[in-house]
Amino acid sequence: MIDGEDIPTLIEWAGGPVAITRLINSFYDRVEADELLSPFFPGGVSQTHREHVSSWWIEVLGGPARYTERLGGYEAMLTHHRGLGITGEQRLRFATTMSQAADDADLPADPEFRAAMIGYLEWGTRLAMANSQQDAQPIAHAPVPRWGWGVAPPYQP
Ligand code: HEM
Repeated sequence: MIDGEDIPTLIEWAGGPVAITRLINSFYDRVEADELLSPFFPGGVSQTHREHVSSWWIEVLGGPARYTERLGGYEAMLTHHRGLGITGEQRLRFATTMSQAADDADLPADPEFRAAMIGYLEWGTRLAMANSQQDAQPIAHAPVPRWGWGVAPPYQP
């Protein structure tokens, strides 16, 4: 729960870390078969990559800060995106593929949860795209974001 309030965190609502791991695996299974995204991962998406990105998402959605504490935090994530030259078309495919993967992985389909998740996805993919350009001058240091429900937490009469 979020401190002092009767509102679950996004990770609690999603079904915990195991649900996010399922989401990320479903996502990268699709990425491996995608003509716009698979070239980023020659030879397939490794187990290590899947685990690292799962840790990132678990932290962002309100779970343990494993990516910050053990995997290099924001700075490591930034390094991995530098120079990738992500195009607008690839960004959009990444975002829509993640939305499809949320269905594959049976994540909660209520409008509030999906809006919060897609909000983070839209923010994160736009930053990743900007930071991946050759002339990018990204913010060098920042915390791993902690995302919330935004304007529409679950409706609890
Ligand atoms: C919400 C958006 C995104 C998040 C949360 C995210 C997260 C991450 C993280 C945490 C890593 C580092 C993994 C590690 O520590 O080993 C990573 C690497 C990577 N990301 Fe993203 N990413 C996002 C968007 C994108 C997009 C839009 C693309 C391409 C279309 C992309 C392509 C990659 C690639 C190719 C790597 C691996 C680079 C390498 O190993 O050298 N990411 N991502």
